[in-house]
This record gives sequence, C-alpha cells and structure tokens, in this order.
Amino acid sequence: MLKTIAEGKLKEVKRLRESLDIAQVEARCETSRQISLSRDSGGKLQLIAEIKKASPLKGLLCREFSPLEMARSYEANGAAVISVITEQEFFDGRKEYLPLVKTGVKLPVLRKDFIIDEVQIYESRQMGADLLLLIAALHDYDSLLALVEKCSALGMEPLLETHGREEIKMALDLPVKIIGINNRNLRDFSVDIRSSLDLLPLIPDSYLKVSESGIKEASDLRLLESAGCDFVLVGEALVTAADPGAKLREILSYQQEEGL
Ligand SMILES: O=P(O)(O)OC[C@@H](O)[C@@H](O)c1c[nH]c2ccccc12
Repeated sequence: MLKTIAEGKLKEVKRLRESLDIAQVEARCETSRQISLSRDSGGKLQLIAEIKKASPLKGLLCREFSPLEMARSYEANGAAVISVITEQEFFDGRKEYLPLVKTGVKLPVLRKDFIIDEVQIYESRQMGADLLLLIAALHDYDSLLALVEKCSALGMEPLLETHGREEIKMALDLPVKIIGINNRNLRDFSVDIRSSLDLLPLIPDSYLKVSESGIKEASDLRLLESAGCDFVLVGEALVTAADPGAKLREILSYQQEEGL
C-alpha cells in the first residue's frame, strides 16, 4: 500500500520539478520565522487535530467537509497543532487546504503527505506549513538525512514518523526533535495503540514524542500520557463525530477533571 502511494507521487514530483520556482521559495524563507513545538510545562498531553476527509481503507469519513471551519473549531476547542492531509488520490486531500487553514488559524500547521523528494519540501514551505511529516518507511538513512536537513534549512520542523524498533533506532541517529510512532501499520493498515505503549520507552525525553492513529477516547489519551507521550495525532475519531470540535473537547476533558 505504502509503495503504491509513493509510486503515485513520482509523477507529481516530476511536474513540480518543472514548475516550482525554488529560488523564489528560498528567497522568501530568509525573512520567515520558525514555529517550534514544546512539551507542556505541566506534563499534559497535547493534541494534534487532523483535517482528514477520507482514508484508503474506509473511504469518505466526513460528508459535510469544510477544512477551514473544522480547523477553527479545533483551535477553539483546545488543539495544539492542526494537521492537514494534502494527499489527493487515496485520502481525498487537496493542496489548497493547507494555505487556507494556515491563514485561518494561529496554531502551527502540519502538512501530511507522502514526501519522497526535496522539491516537495520547497512546495510545503510555499504552502505555509510549519511542520512536515516525513515517513521513515519510505526512505533509507541517507535520503532521510537529506530531507530532514532541507526541512530545517527552510525553517520547518520535521515530524519523523516511525513504525517499529528499527525505524526508531534510525530516527535517534537523525537531527530531528519530534518522533512519531504510527500505531497504524502502513503496509496492512491494522491499528493498535499498544504499539506506542511498547515503543515510547525507547525514545529519550530530549525528544518530543507523538503517538499517531487509532486514538479515539479519553481513556486512550490517559494511557498514552502516563506512558510519557507528549502529543497525540487524532483524525478519524474527530472528523466522523457530528461535531468535531466538541469531540476534541470531550476527549481532552479528563485533564480538567484531574486539575492538571
Ligand atoms: O484517523 P486516525 O486513525 O486518527 O489517524 C490519524 C493519522 O495518524 C493518520 O491519518 C496518518 C498517520 N500517518 C499518516 C501518513 C499519511 C496520511 C495519514 C496518516
């Protein structure tokens, strides 16, 4: 599956190489400031809320889909970061969603796509992304290193997504600050948040740790918080709710109850 998606990106990369004015993006970057994430001072888990219209496995998730409205309601209800899926073929995302969301909210915005070439990093910068997802499974060490460095040079923060011990080991050898553990196996799409619980202890506290996928309830957040996780990335559970903002508030509400 992952391979099919990445192969689909090759054409897009070719087109981008022909059309994107890299020098112009670089020139504009000099004046722009990097937004960086940090751990909550009280140790509270923070939430990255995803704008996700569809998934390859389940198809359409959200009928009345308005990315801007959704982002604003995530922001108003306590999200720390907005994640925007821009991949079109399998997730029905659109590149336009990112600049739209970026201008509509104050929160940092993460671009979720399948990044296989540095030209997409320039494109992400031009779109206005603050953070960029890089998927370890798509690369070897050298190509990841080049992408991570390009990302940082352009003032964006890479979120390196891993699955399994080997990929975490590789992540720890790269100059990244944020490591994600995807609970979804991108090869067969099975999901289990225990995968984060098992792997979080392998990541030192000098990194920001993100658990991604299959997170639905306050009880999941509680578990991950006590395992030392800093951020959770939630998509489906929010976008399939009648009121995504209200759902976000509800799953974070345990933090108030505990008076953190
Ligand atoms: O909808 P969920 O199960 O809450 O998962 C969100 C997010 O983790 C998932 O969309 C995701 C994780 N890694 C990705 C890479 C590309 C596209 C999407 C993803």
